[in-house]
Amino acid sequence: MKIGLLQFSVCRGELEKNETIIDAYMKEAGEMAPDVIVLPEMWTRGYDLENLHLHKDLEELNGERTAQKLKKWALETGAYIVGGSTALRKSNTKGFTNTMYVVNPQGEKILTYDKVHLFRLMQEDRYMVAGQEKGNFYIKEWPCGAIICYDLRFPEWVRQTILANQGQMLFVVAQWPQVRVAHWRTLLQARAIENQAYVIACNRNGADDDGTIFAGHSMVIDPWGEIVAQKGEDEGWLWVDIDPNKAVEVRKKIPIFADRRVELY
Ligand SMILES: O=C(O)CCC(=O)C(=O)O
Repeated sequence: MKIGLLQFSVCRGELEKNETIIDAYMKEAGEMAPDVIVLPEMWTRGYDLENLHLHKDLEELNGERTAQKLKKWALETGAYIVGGSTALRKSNTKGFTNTMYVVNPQGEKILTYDKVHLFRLMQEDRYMVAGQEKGNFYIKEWPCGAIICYDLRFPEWVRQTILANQGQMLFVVAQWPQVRVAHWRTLLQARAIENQAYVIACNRNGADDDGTIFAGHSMVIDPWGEIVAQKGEDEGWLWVDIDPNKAVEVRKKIPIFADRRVELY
């Protein structure tokens, strides 16, 4: 399975500029015949949270514009798109959610996942409401899970996500800062080892208007915990070819799911 992770410097508040950047990268991606493409967290307007309420464009607010863009990119590339995330307001929620859509190669939405753990350090809890549901879906016949950035620090949540469909791939989309890049790498490897799943993690790079530098270092880790591909701090694609069945092999070798003592915890 060929996977492309797009690492780029999201421009705060500049939806059209971010869409144009991705449009250009998608043209390159089409030539790679990808199976899956992954975008970073909040790629639409970055962490422009204090201005969310100013946007009057209903299409954008209810996520329709993002869904249409993802559909266009899916049709152009023939790939599943794990669509990073965007801030949106659904008619049945009180405030904005940090929401990931996954679309299939036909551009149909196969997952809507709202970030469950809001990151206080960036005041997400002040501007957004938290999700309640796990992020499970399938890519072809392979079971997958998805989480967003800070969710990575909650192993209980990731375990529940993996248990829900015996997920063999966990997608993580993020805006993870450079100052905690060691946590990023360590937590990603830990989640891969303890869940015996591929971890496919796409982070943004570059600096935000408030001076925060983001880590980049998008990476793919196999179910044994080995980093099989890793980007540095530069912008662009990270391409990797994986066999999701490796998760099944590792689970046979050390059967942690069969050996869990659920009666004790
Ligand atoms: O947990 C962290 O260190 C970073 C989390 C974060 O930046 C986020 O959830 O947006």
